Formats: sequence, structure tokens, C-alpha cells
Amino acid sequence: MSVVLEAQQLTSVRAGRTLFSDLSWQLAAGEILHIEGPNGAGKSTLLRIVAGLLQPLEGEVLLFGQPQREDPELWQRQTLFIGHKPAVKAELTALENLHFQSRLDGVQLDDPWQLLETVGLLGLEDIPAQQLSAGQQRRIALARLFYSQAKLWILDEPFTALDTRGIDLLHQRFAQHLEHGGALLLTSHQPLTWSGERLQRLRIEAADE
Ligand SMILES: Nc1ncnc2c1ncn2[C@@H]1O[C@H](COP(=O)(O)OP(=O)(O)OP(=O)(O)O)[C@@H](O)[C@H]1O
Repeated sequence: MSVVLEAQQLTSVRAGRTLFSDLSWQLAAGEILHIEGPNGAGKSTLLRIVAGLLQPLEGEVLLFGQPQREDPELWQRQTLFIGHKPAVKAELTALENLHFQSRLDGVQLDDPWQLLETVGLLGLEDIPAQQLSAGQQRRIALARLFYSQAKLWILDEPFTALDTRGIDLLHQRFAQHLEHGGALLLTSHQPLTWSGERLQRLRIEAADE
């Protein structure tokens, strides 16, 4: 399988504290990397570095062999990052949020109503996001996964606030993504149920402790 993502000797220091040092790994098409570790260990920091939103103190991240600075267009097209807070616009309705998100992603939605149904928000489309529950807001944010063509998904705590049906839905979507040659990097405090050969684990412990 081809290598989608390669991290080379990553070191990160925040507020004078070394979160991790000399981290290296490869993630191939069809694989998941589950980043584990206690609160504050640096998992979100690592994901933000991989997404190109933060610079490591040392080291480099390659997507299909390319550093971000050399091919920003490839990175833009082939990565999808969803952070741990649902990045929804509070005053926009669920439907308006889907249109807003998809425009930012450069995607024309074929059938926004179908997408609402897929993520379990049909019937709630006219309600401002701020009046939706935490899990419903998370579903708006996660709707991006159902139209994304990006090969690398970077998801920070995607299961937070989801009910069991929502978690099942995500697992199904992850499986499709992997079957189509995608790769997935995620943090989750919940255990993942995937067959061993597809799942890699990386545990971060604060290096200074
Ligand atoms: N913007 C920032 N400036 C300085 N330090 C930060 C910043 N954001 C996070 N940190 C620090 O970096 C450390 C790691 O934070 P991070 O959010 O990466 O942890 P995490 O492993 O994702 O934790 P959690 O499981 O609680 O989500 C923490 O000590 C945090 O205080």
C-alpha cells in the first residue's frame, strides 16, 4: 500500500514544555493511526502539526512525499481536518451551516437534503445551530466527511457527544474511506474497534514528566 503520510522526527515544545520529541511514523492507504495519551499530552498539538496549522520545533510532515510548503495545493485538496470543537456557525441553521462548510471546502453539494438525512439532522434543518444539542452540532461538523474527497482525514475526538448510532455511522464512514484508499489519523479517548492489521497506535506521554 502506498504511504499517504510520513512524520519525520517531530518535536514540539509548548509553553516551555516538551510535549513529544523525535516522533516518526508512516501511515499507508487503508490504515488508521490512533493517537492516545492523557489530557494535555499533546495529541491535539500533534494533529494540528500534521494538518499544517502549527509548526513543529523540529521535524517534518510529508503528504504523498511532499512537504506542505512545496505543494500547498496538494495539501489543501488531500487533507481534511476537523478539530475537537464543532466549528459551526452558531447563528446559522443546520442547513445553512452545511452550505457554508461545503463552500469553504470548495464543494458544491449535490443533495444537501440527503446529507442532512445521512447525518441524522433531517427535520432540524431550520434550527439555528446554537439551539441544537452538542451531539447535533457535532453531526453538522462531521457532515464534511460525507462529501470529502481528501485522502487524509485528521480528526480530533470525532466521537465526542455522539450517541451510539452516531458512533456506528462514523465507523461505517471510516470503513468506506479506508476501502477507497484513504487514511485516517485520529485522537479518541474511547477505544476503537478495528481489525489489527489496519490500526496503528501511537501513545504520547509528556516527555518532560
Ligand atoms: N495555544 C497554546 N499555547 C500554549 N500552550 C498550549 C496551547 N494550546 C495547548 N497548549 C498546551 O499544550 C499541551 C498539550 O495540549 P493538547 O491540546 O495538545 O493536549 P491533548 O493531548 O490534546 O489533551 P486533551 O486529551 O485534554 O484534549 C497542554 O499543556 C496545553 O496547555
